[in-house]
Amino acid sequence: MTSPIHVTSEIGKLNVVMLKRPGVEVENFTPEMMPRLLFDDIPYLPIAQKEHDNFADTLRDNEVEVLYLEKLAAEALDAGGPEVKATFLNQMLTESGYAAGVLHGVLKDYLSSMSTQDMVVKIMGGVRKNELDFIPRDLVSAAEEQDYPFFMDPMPNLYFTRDPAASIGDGLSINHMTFPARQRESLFMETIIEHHPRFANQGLNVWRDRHHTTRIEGGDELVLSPQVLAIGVSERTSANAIEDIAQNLFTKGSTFEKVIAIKIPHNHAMMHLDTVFTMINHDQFTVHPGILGEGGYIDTWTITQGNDGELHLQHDTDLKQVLKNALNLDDLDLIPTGGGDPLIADREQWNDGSNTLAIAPGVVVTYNRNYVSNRVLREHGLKVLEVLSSELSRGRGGPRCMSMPLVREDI
Ligand SMILES: NC(=O)NCCC[C@H](N)C(=O)O
Repeated sequence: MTSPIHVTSEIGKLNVVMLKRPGVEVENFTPEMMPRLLFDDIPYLPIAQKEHDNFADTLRDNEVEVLYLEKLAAEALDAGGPEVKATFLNQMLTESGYAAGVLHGVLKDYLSSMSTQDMVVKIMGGVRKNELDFIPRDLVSAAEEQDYPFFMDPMPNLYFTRDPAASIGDGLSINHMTFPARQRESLFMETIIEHHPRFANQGLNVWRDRHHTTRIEGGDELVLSPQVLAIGVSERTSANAIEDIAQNLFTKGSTFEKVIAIKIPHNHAMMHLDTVFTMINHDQFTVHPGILGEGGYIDTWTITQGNDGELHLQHDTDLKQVLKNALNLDDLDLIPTGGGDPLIADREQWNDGSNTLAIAPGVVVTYNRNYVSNRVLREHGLKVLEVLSSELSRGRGGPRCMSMPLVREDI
């Protein structure tokens, strides 16, 4: 039987993927909360859902099995039984700021009274104060949070299933994410891996779990080949987390021998490596020109296992050469977002013009709004499947961000 997670490249034919259909969480907040929740606007939910269904249909039309996070999470909790559900709820409440106390009990009673699926959807969507017939009398609630509408914040970024966990070989990393707005998300993935019948007890390797203080997110983790990973040193992924996962991959029986750490600007528009760089064919990549300095300069460190058990680092500044060496290629095609025009590149990168999802070598799913980048991809011989993007793009992520590949064919 094939492993329920098997990803040895960014481009092998995609067989199984996990998505999250946007739900009430993407509109259940105020403009004031947007920066903290990592959104630039509030999507119009019915259209966002239509667009997401269009994305899922495009994948299904190309023989991809689509699984949904919200469904897997509920199935995992039901399969685990009442104790697992209670432990999950305690952990979720603890991570939402209610480790103990009256509100812990009130919220636990409220959420436990629902069916498992409704409970999962409610936790994802957020719990507003006016839903409960309860007025907290503690000082924090009275003096500091009186006007705040939520007991539990919504998790609007869940439709970016790429980030809380990342499939790597026959295993995954379950990530400790950078900002509080996203940190609870990976608890769903941990629960699925531990208790869902499709994933539990299948010998999956958790190369790095979520119980860390150093930060890593799936948008920075790219599987270039069965031996080579690229990981962004970014706003969201720290160098020490990269060293940690590299050490685990090298010593715990993975096929990976090289991790290329690529340093990208630390800002909101380019929060992950996959917002500026993706692999789309054996020898083709998208790259946002904004990450390259004069003469194409960019800092990379190729990490390997040294003889002394320490990690060995090779510093370079020529991305093309580094990739050619690591992937044993004579040449490769770095395709600039927006065709390289600085204004168009910045505009289309902002709406995830570099964030392509390869579903087979040379076949990519992209947002339709990035029409210049899409035309350039076609000019370079790619097959481009465009999906609707007006509302989904308001969350600052594209097709790669919105998908967690679980199984790809080897290439
Ligand atoms: N892999 C990705 O680049 N994901 C996009 C995440 C966007 C989300 N609003 C965030 O800031 O985390």
